[in-house]
Amino acid sequence: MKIVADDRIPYLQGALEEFAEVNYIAGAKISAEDMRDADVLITRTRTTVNRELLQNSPIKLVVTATIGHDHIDKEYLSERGIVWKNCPGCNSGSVATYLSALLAHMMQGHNFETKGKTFGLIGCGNVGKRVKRVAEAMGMKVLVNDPPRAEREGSDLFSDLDTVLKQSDIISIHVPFYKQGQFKTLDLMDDDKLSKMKKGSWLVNSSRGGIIVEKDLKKYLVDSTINAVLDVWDNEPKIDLELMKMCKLVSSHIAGYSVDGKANGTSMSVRHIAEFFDLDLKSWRASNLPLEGKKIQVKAGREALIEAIKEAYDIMEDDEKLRFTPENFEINRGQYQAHRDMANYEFIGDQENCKILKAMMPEAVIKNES
Ligand SMILES: NC(=O)c1ccc[n+]([C@@H]2O[C@H](COP(=O)([O-])OP(=O)(O)OC[C@H]3O[C@@H](n4cnc5c(N)ncnc54)[C@H](O)[C@@H]3O)[C@@H](O)[C@H]2O)c1
Ligand SMILES: O=C(O)[C@H](O)[C@H](O)COP(=O)(O)O
Repeated sequence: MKIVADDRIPYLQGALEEFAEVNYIAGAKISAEDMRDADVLITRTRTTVNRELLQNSPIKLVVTATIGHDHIDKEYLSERGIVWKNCPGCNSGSVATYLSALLAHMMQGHNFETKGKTFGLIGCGNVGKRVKRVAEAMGMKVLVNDPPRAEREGSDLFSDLDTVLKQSDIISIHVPFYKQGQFKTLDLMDDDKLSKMKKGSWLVNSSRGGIIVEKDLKKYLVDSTINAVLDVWDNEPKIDLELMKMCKLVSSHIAGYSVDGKANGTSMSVRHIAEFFDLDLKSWRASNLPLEGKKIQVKAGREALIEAIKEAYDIMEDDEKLRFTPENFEINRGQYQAHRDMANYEFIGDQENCKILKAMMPEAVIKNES
């Protein structure tokens, strides 16, 4: 069997070599020629998987070590009978950690008191569900907009988009990138939608560039009518630097890049291949992860809670990296020094703060000292 794999999928090397010849290539450089005799492609978001890439390939399976699959032309794959798999939930803990760190930063650096505020969630799937828990634990009321779920589950638990836009103090977007169809998200946040947001509210996008109309957003950032936090951008890696400077916090599409987020993506990818070809790797897990989840002491009070979250992951480090070297957007992603998910830390100390941390990340080990 021949496998072509993106060379920036961590922990993959050595996993499949017993069963296949694996050719590791930079994602943006994987070519039709590389795919000429490949049975499997293991990809990330950086390879456009379409007719042009695969038309002369005998490929049977495409696996993306990500949740997002907008880089894959599913219609073409279906025409050819090529199976594709993604890794739902692989990095949801990572994005929840990113949002926790963001809220801690907003509380400390921007005087944003979470208690009593309204958090608008647009898209409540694998990531959104965990972010909802974080926001609620921080004392916020959460309004959820998710029309596909509302259609399936009934509208009682969900809010329409206008209500979320008008009532929220902070809005976070966690939808897939759909270019068309009933639930299209391309250009979802345009001038009309942005104009409905509360004055001085925050807009966070860690889903995909293309969901916010960047030129429209800029008009609202000039006088901080809206405060923006962007992890994803149009035209990555050549992002709009003027927009970057207007945002309150920025990063280079790394919200899902915790050690755990990446390891889960790799593990699920290997297991997809094992299932498809009936290989003895069906419970394979990435091992020898580079960092242990550390113990974090938590004292009493709001400031101590913020410090504990920052110790798990300090979002400002990623902000500075992008601001100082935006030209290295993709290089920095390739060499990312990751943290563990907050869920993998052990928090010890003040009872009240430990209760909040437990509500944010029920999987974390929490030890009260009192
Ligand atoms: N920045 C990063 O590193 C990073 C990491 C993980 C995920 N992501 C992106 O975040 C997004 C969410 O990821 P996920 O794992 O939760 O995906 P998911 O598929 O589990 O959940 C998406 C949710 O959005 C809902 N949805 C679909 N269309 C909608 C619409 N028009 N309006 C409102 N809701 C809608 C779906 O019903 C679903 O509940 C994806 O775009 C993914 O690619 C980015
Ligand atoms: O879709 C996803 O899972 C995330 O956006 C993920 O962070 C993408 O990572 P990449 O494939 O670009 O390394």
